[in-house]
Amino acid sequence: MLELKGVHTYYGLSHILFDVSLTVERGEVVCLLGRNGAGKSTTMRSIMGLTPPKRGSIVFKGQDITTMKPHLRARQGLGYVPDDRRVFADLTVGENLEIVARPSGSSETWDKERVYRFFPPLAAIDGRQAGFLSGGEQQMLTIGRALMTNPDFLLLDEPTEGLAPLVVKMLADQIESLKQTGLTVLLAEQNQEVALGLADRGYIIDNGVIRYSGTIEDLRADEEVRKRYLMV
Ligand SMILES: Nc1ncnc2c1ncn2[C@@H]1O[C@H](COP(=O)(O)OP(=O)(O)OP(=O)(O)O)[C@@H](O)[C@H]1O
Repeated sequence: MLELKGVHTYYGLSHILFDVSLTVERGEVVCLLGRNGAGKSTTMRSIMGLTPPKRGSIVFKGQDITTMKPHLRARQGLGYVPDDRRVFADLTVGENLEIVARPSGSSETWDKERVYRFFPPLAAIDGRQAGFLSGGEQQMLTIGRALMTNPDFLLLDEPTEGLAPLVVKMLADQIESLKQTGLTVLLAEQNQEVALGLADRGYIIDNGVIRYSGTIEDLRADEEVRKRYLMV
């Protein structure tokens, strides 16, 4: 469903991603693991077109999207949850969701009510200004907002970072149930437990280079690799 081939990405003159290649099949949850600053967010931004690659190609559902504008990628079905959890602080929770709503006739589509059924804590704070939410509430809201665009592929950038263990568990359960609905997910994580618990396959990125690719079982068994690239 998604294929990156030989992607090189820069911030100005800084060369950040080196020859990154990865694939995600339809229906899979694939995790991208790596330490702080390894290049996870830059990979996500490259896929979404916010920091497009200088070299290499990105193909999504058979279409070359390497140079496509971000909003057009969203229209193709790519949903993006950035790691900064930026919500519209002056708008209410409900308004944050409504502002991205796209009309659609199907009962399968995400609307505000479905997001509230999916994340019940949000329903209780529909009228609250989003600038006053806890970290966990903000994360639910940013995921809910991405779902409102009815993606078939979700880029999730470190959704559990800095959240309390109970909230992390709840989010992991909800990501698992998104997988059950058939959504394909690329999950960037530093939290190995969460990523290994959810994903079918994984990649490890280090200093902008993909160092490892394999099944979750292989990754769990390979303590040497995890020590070398993931432990701080
Ligand atoms: N806007 C920017 N301009 C210049 N360099 C940047 C910029 N954003 C990130 N970098 C650098 O790019 C490298 C990769 O950062 P990136 O955010 O992709 O890592 P990450 O794996 O997502 O880590 P984190 O968990 O910290 O988000 C780092 O060395 C970082 O300092």
